[in-house]
Amino acid sequence: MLFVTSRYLSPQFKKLLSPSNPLLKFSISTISTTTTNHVGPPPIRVDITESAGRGVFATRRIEAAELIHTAKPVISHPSLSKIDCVCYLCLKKLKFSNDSQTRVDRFCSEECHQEAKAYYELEKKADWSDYHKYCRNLGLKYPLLVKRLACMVIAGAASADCIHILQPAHIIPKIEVEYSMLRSAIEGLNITKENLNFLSEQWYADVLARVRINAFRIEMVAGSYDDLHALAAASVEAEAGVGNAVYILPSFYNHDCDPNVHIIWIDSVHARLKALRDIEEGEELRICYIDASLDHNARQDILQGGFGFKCSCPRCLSSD
Ligand SMILES: C[S@@+](CC[C@H](N)C(=O)[O-])C[C@H]1O[C@@H](n2cnc3c(N)ncnc32)[C@H](O)[C@@H]1O
Repeated sequence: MLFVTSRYLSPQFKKLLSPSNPLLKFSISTISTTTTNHVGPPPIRVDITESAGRGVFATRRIEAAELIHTAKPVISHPSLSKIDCVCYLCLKKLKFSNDSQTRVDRFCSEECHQEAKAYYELEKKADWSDYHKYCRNLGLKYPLLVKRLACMVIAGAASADCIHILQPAHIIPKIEVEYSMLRSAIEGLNITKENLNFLSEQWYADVLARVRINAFRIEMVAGSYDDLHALAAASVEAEAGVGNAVYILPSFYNHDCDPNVHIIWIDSVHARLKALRDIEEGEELRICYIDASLDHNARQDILQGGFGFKCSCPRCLSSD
């Protein structure tokens, strides 16, 4: 397993993405990479683009179907409808059998259990019924990720500012009601005042603003997909979303309606970023945030309404 280090980044990002940067203390260690037929660091750097803020660029030629890197999320949470059937941490489908060796409570494995134990125990003790009901009634998924991060911070498993490096949404909806529900659920746990200092309404708004722009809806595909045809078929057959997750490095990929990179989840929340075609050294790597089969106006509406930007990719500029 290899790690992204400041060696592969442009000077302005060396400091920002340095492992010594407290913002990345938790998350940088969760970014790993493995490549097919290539040994070495991930062939990418984060740099400034001409019109879309930061972006990810190829540091060498990348071949079609190459696994560029993998990534572990900073935060993950199952959909409320899947909460009892997928792993609390990695969102893998739980096997309901008598085999207690592989399923520890709401985990798929002892490994996931150990990794999330501290904040799982804390989250389990609180009464989330009002908060979940509120999210369910309004169809909200992002507050669940904020709730999970709050529990991680209290349990010492993440720093309160661990996703502050990500771009925030400009507009966020009213949060007073959900914030006060979260606070009262957590206050029922008898946490010391000192440990709750971070949990202000401003913190809630700041985290939610980043989650809104950067969370991925996790759709699993089963099996192993090594070629492009199988990959495309896998995407079409993907099960409905099992949850949502926030990553650091994948969040620096900009959108393109004709992308050169694809993000997939085979059987867990661990993401794989694969090249959809040959990519030249220096070329920007882009993924598609939406359904690329929509027409020009529908794509623009969704990107403007959901992500707050007017897409400037070559396909949109040619009005396709
Ligand atoms: C997930 S972030 C991608 C990384 C971001 N550029 C940054 O600096 O952190 C999504 C944001 O990037 C910008 N962006 C992504 N794709 C774009 C595109 N095709 N055209 C214009 N802006 C884009 C928008 O501001 C969007 O809200």
